[in-house]
Amino acid sequence: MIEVKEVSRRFGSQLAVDNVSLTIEHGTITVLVGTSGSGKSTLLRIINRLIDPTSGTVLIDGRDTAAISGEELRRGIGYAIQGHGLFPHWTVARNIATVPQLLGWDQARIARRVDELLKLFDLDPSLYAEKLPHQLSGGQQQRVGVARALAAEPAVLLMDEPFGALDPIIRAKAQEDLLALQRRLGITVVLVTHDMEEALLLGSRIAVMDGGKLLQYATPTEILTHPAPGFVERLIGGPDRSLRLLSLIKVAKAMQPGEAEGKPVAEDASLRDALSELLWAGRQALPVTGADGQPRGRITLPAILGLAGKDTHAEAPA
Ligand SMILES: Nc1ncnc2c1ncn2[C@@H]1O[C@H](COP(=O)(O)OP(=O)(O)OP(=O)(O)O)[C@@H](O)[C@H]1O
Repeated sequence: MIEVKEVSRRFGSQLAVDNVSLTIEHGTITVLVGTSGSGKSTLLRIINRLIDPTSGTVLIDGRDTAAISGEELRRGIGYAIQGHGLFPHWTVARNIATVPQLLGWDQARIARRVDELLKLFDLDPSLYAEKLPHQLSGGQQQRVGVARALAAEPAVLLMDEPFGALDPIIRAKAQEDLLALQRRLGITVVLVTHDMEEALLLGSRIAVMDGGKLLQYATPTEILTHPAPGFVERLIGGPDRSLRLLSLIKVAKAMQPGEAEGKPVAEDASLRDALSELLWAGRQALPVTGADGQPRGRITLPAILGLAGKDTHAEAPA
């Protein structure tokens, strides 16, 4: 658990982070979102003490980070940044091995870990381990950046606009991969983005910042259905609000017993995707199948519409 308590950071006369308190539960993805200059990156860097707070404290699993040397702290916390930050003249393998080398792991253990991470990120070690970063695509470099951040098996991974430099298709894949990776490893992720869509997709909880202040800290559903008045309301108040809400809810939640004609939708697809399929097919209902491809029930337009409004949605979606 990470506890940020009344943290402020001043740069000259400017208050970049203004009395922020929030608690980040273990094994969740917390997204810090806000416009440029809102203090997200500063707050993120205060967690691994790349920046010291002017006042306030950060506790990680009950330990005050001020009592730990910055270097020791950063060896235990993964950090991935936009544009990956790889060393250009080091091979992929050496880049990934950076922190384990610093920690003095023996060479055989490092080699095993590099191999394991390359495979985890879908990069065949025999093809990629000895390549230089510029010989990889942007998406591959980004994956190596995250692999490097995870090399020493940190319990916490900080990510600053990690997908900012990727084109939309690769970006969507990288976001999916992060969700799968986080579930698989059970790590705590804190991610900075200026993209509310990304925050809604990835966040277990979202911290909305503006002018250094934390305006709202809540689940994606709460942010969409009960935004804090003012900035947050304006940020998510576009015409696609109901579609964003539907994208957070799985088909399984609105499924009904029974059959329907047409191309099936998966029960773990979002209601937004199901709505799109229904509109495209010009139908009132479509069949739903499980991960095993077997029929589970059906999804209907009225059932989806019943969950698309702010007042029809009292509890957090599955
Ligand atoms: N080292 C520094 N020296 C002086 N001012 C700084 C420094 N770092 C950040 N700031 C200022 O603090 C404010 C918050 O910056 P920060 O980088 O945390 O914002 P951000 O929300 O991450 O923005 P962006 O999305 O543009 O990176 C900005 O106004 C910035 O100019």
